[in-house]
This record gives sequence, C-alpha cells and structure tokens, in this order.
Amino acid sequence: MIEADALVKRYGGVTAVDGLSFTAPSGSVTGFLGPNGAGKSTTMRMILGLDAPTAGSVTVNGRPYTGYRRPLREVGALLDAKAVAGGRSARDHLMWLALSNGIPRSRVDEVLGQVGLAAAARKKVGGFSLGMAQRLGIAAALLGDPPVLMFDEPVNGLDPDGVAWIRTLLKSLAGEGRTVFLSSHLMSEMALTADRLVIIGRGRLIAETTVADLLAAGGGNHIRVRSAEADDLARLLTDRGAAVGREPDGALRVTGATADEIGDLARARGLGLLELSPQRMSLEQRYMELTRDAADYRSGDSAPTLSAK
Ligand SMILES: Nc1ncnc2c1ncn2[C@@H]1O[C@H](COP(=O)(O)OP(=O)(O)OP(=O)(O)O)[C@@H](O)[C@H]1O
Repeated sequence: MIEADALVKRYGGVTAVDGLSFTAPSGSVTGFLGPNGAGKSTTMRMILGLDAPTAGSVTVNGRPYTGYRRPLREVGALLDAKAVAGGRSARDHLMWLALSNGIPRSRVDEVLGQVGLAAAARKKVGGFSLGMAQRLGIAAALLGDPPVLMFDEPVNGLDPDGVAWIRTLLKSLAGEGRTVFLSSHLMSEMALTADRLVIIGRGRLIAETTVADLLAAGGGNHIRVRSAEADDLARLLTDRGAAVGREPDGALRVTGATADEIGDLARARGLGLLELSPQRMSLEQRYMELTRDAADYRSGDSAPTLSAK
C-alpha cells in the first residue's frame, strides 16, 4: 500500500504538490491522473525518496522508501525508460541491479522472459527501441519481486500490442495482491486498466474514486427514449417525479428514472417504445470536466459529448 499524507513539495516559488493525501491499496491498479504539470512525477519521486517532501509524508507499506535496506525488494519502479546506460546489455544492466540489491542472479533470466526480452538479452541497451526500453524498465521493476510497483506513463510511445501487453501485465500483478500505481494523462487507457483513480490538478487532490463511481457521478447521464406516444409517456414520467426534456429530434431526455422503470411503465400502460438507451458522459469527458480549472495548458475546449453506455 502507498499512503500519502498532506504531502507538499515546493521548488522555490513553485508549489508542485500542495497538501496531497491519497491511498493506493494492495491488490488493485490505482491510476494517477492529472493534466501536464499537475505534480504526478514529483509525487512519484517523493514516493521513491528521490525528492524530499517540503511537508507531509508518504509511506510504502507503512515505511518511507528510504527506510528500506533493500528497496528494490519493496518497490519496483519505472520512471524513465530511457534513463539506462546504453553501453550495457540488457542482461548486464539487470545483473548489476540484482547484485547491488541482494537479489538472486536467477531472477534476471526470469524477468527477461516475463517481459519478452529473452532473445534481446545480450544486445546493447543503446540500440533498443522505445518499446524494448519500456520492457527492460518493467523487467527492472519486477526484479526484486516487490509487493509494490510504480510506473510513470508506462505506455508512452508504445504500439497497440505493447499497450495491450502492459495492460494485461499490470492487471495480473494486481491480481497477485500487489499494489500497482501508474500515472498517465490518458483517461481512455486508464479506464481499461485501473480499478481506482487518484486525480490531481495543480498539486491538489481533485478526486479519489473508482472508475465506476466516476462514470455514475457524471452530470450528463440520462435515458434517451423514443415513442410514437411520447407526450403520454412524458406526462406519466413527470407524474412519477422524473425530469423529462426533449432532444432536437423529438426523443425524450429523461433523468430521475432508470431504463428498467421507464420500460416497465410503458409496458404497463400499453405504450410502444422505439428506443430506450442509457446515455453516459464518457470517462474522458468527465475527466476533462473535473480537471478543466486545473489544466495549465489546454488546446481549444470542445463541447461535451455523450456516448451510449
Ligand atoms: N526540479 C524542479 N524544479 C522546479 N520546478 C519543478 C521541478 N520539478 C517539477 N517542477 C514543477 O512542478 C510542477 C509539477 O511538475 P510534475 O513534473 O510533477 O508534473 P506532472 O503531473 O508529472 O506533469 P506531466 O504530465 O507534464 O509529466 C510543474 O509546474 C513543474 O514545472
């Protein structure tokens, strides 16, 4: 588990992280989201003891990272895949990490196999593609078989196969009971991978939620209903306390009643339905809405879009 408590980081006059508290529990993938400059990387550096908090604290399984004698056995992290000495082979790089952390040599070939780099083990890292470098970074994170894993933008620059591979790997690591914490500004990808979300903006917590709850809380959720007897149905629904509006094409836009309730009501009154479709604000749209005021740099805002569930 990772626990941040009132974490603050200031660089001179810049407050990168501003009183941030959150929990990333074991056994789940927690997505760490926020616009550019929100403070994600700074927070991750503090989790790993690479930066000291100005105030507050962050612990990994109850202790600060710097309190561990063999940290690679506690936390595996991929922060910058290209930050590896290019002259070494993948195997030598991992061997060096293993030896300096008291990790058995046999783990090196195990993790190379696990990330699909067995055939490239003796190649110089400098010649690796971004995808291969990401895999090597993940191999290094897995080396100490740690209960906590952290990845900063792990799918950046990967092709669809690589993205799908990482998604499956992260879920299976969480399935083994590990804590998986990963940052991204891609809500669409996060929606497929994460169970829980920690969303920050300008160094502050905006939401700590599950993907399902974030979707359910969307202000734009409603039921779209078409019927040849729309006026009668609208009256019945309004009598029952639902709010009924009209779409430009004449369809009803209903909130305050579920699709099941509307269907049951129509059937009981013998009213025919041509369409009954729950409409949900997309996760991406919900995220944009939440972080709108926190984005430092944003290209022209687009109108909210609704997509069917
Ligand atoms: N070493 C530093 N010195 C000064 N300012 C810094 C330093 N590191 C980060 N910052 C500032 O802190 C803020 C948060 O940056 P950070 O890199 O943590 O954000 P981020 O959420 O990871 O952004 P991105 O998604 O663009 O990677 C930014 O305003 C950044 O300019």
